[in-house]
Amino acid sequence: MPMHSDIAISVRNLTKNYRIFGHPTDRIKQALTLGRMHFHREFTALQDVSFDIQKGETVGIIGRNGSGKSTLLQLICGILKPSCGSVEVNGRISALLELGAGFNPEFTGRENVYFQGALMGISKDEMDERFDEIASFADIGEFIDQPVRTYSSGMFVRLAFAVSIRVDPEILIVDEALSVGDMEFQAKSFQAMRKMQEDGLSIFLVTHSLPLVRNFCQRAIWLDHGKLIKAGPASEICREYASHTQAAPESIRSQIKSAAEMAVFEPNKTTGISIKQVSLDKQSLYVGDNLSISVSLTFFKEVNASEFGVGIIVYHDDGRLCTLFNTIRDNVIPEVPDDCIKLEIPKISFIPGHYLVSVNVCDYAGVFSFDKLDHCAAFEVMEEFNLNGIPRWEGEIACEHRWTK
Ligand SMILES: Nc1ncnc2c1ncn2[C@@H]1O[C@H](COP(=O)(O)OP(=O)(O)OP(=O)(O)O)[C@@H](O)[C@H]1O
Repeated sequence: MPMHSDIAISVRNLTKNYRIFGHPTDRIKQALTLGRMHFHREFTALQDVSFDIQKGETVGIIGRNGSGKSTLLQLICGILKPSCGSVEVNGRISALLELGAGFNPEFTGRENVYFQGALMGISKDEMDERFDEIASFADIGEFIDQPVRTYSSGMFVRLAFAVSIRVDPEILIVDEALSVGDMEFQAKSFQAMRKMQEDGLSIFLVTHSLPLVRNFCQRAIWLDHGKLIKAGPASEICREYASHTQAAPESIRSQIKSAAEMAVFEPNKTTGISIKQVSLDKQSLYVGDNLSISVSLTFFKEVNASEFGVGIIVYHDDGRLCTLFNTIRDNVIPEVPDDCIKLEIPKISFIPGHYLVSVNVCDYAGVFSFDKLDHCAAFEVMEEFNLNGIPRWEGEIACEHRWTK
């Protein structure tokens, strides 16, 4: 049946098996017996996966390591052949896959730019017109005339992304690769992708960043052990995925002690903003007490206050999200260059228990992290008992209340 014209990518019953040889010589042995004897076992990296991506849709693929995300992208791009099933693509694909795909390492950056253009059917004259813009977006200086094999992974991604968005794609496919770039480049790339989204392109991306999927994608596909677990609205799938993959209670509990002892952190200079210190005014309190959490930041570059936000995430000791606070969600602009910001929570209404605090300094869209410290502080809301020894609080929250006649 021909593909509907509204559909950009149609995947049907897609399966990919890899042959795993226990020893390198097993491959040769098998070849010598002309395949009559088998020295391999089959490994199914993708199993019976079906979905459609509409034109103009942005879809994120999530799943733990080894769940088959990259395999799926490579099948869609035609780099791998399916063992079973089919992929149909309706539109010109430009793909930024994991390092190595697309570029010839012996060619210079400049030569690779023209080579990619030619592969996409763009003439040399047209690429001449686009070249300066591509080079300036990549911003890798004189390396543009060096062979690509001499590039750092960051330089490689900068150039590969700059090209992939300037070769008139109708479908943009981005593997985890972008996370290799620095924060500034990630933000720039994200803005470029937003523009492409507005222009009606289909975007298909693999990422481990749930905020990126939640804030940027309309739909998400969750893979696990090569199977499609669920596809649907991005926020829904992210919520289910997060609750499924949350840390095991014991591992969380074991972090409480170390979190209480930890206070000052190694600076993370690469992204420009680093969390220096997280401190709580008390580690133990009762329902109804006030709590304040201070976060000190170090700036390694000049940052505009509207470009970042500070998030404080509170978890129960079994790993469940309790609540979160974020300057961006609250429309608060942190004062720069003041390096300290304080969150005050009056009359705490958390039920008794142990809590862990994570801190995240993110970009204005809440997508990328300049710095994130998971479970870096802890506190306890202590139990209270009535005159008969019955615990006062139970359930989800301990809200302020009054009994009247
Ligand atoms: N060429 C190959 N030969 C054998 N097994 C492979 C090959 N490529 C991938 N695999 C296996 O297939 C499974 C899926 O790999 P894939 O790279 O698609 O996962 P992924 O979800 O992208 O993982 P990650 O998040 O770590 O990048 C993994 O178990 C991997 O070891």
